[in-house]
Amino acid sequence: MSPVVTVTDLTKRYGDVTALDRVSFTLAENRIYGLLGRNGAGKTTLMQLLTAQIFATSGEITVFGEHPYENERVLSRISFIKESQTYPSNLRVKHALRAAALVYPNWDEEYAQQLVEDLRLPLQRNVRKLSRGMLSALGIVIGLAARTPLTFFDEPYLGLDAVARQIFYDRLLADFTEQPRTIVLSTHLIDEVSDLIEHVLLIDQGRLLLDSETDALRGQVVTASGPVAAVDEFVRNGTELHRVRLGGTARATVRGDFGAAEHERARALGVDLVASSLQDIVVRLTTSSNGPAADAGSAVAADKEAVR
Ligand SMILES: Nc1ncnc2c1ncn2[C@@H]1O[C@H](COP(=O)(O)OP(=O)(O)OP(=O)(O)O)[C@@H](O)[C@H]1O
Repeated sequence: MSPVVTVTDLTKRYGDVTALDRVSFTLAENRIYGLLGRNGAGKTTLMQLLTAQIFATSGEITVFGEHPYENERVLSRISFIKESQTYPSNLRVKHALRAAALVYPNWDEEYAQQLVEDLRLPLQRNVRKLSRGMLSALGIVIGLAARTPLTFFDEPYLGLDAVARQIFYDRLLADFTEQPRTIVLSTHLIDEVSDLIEHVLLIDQGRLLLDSETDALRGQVVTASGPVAAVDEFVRNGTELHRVRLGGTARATVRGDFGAAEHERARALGVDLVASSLQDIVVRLTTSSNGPAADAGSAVAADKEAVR
């Protein structure tokens, strides 16, 4: 099946800032992607490029097999829900929803009304008078009910309370199961979405550090704890990303291929192994001197290898 998005050697510079640096990847049909990375990593820039809102400095983008720029066929199949969305003044919530219904061919009005109720959005209220969380809720209603084949959510829940965020995750997953499509979710709340995202794209300083199935990634990074000498011996077969020492014991975060044999080796050495959470993996890879963008090419290649 041909990819929904193909990005090849994509670079975006703003003056002397390289926001994206020769990024290449594909997005498959009907999957949920997590676009992760620290502040300023290049996530929003990437989504703006894919939705044809800005121009690339160099590189190629195809979306649904075509260039997205000024291409109505492509753009009508994309929605981009961003944290900084602005609306015209004097627009009420119901008007914003009516406008969305006109723009998106697959708009589901009944579903939108259900979401409005779940998220307690006041239909009559002027959008400018919504609280920060309510504004995010409006974006979420539009992003879900639009049912576009390709949907970008760029940190869609600024100000949303924990209950509303859970409603978003639950509805997203339930709706995705019934009406599969490609969803790209950019977020800093990694632990909250780790069960939702099937594939991780991790960007750091404009470079793609990881392009991996979430499940494959989980087995690749572990925390190894035990006597210092035993941990030293264990980490030889991997790449150490981080270490904490407490007297004679050490706790190391290690990246490698941790199959049954490595677990057996750890047991024999007296080392405890715990799979790292997705959030830990992202934190370690984007702060470690062994997991920086300098090694991005080989990291991505290794991850692709791991999921085959
Ligand atoms: N219009 C612009 N002009 C100049 N620099 C820009 C512009 N837009 C983005 N940048 C820079 O490009 C880099 C990437 O920014 P981007 O907004 O894509 O990051 P991000 O990963 O979305 O960050 P965050 O998680 O904080 O939203 C940053 O260094 C940012 O300052």
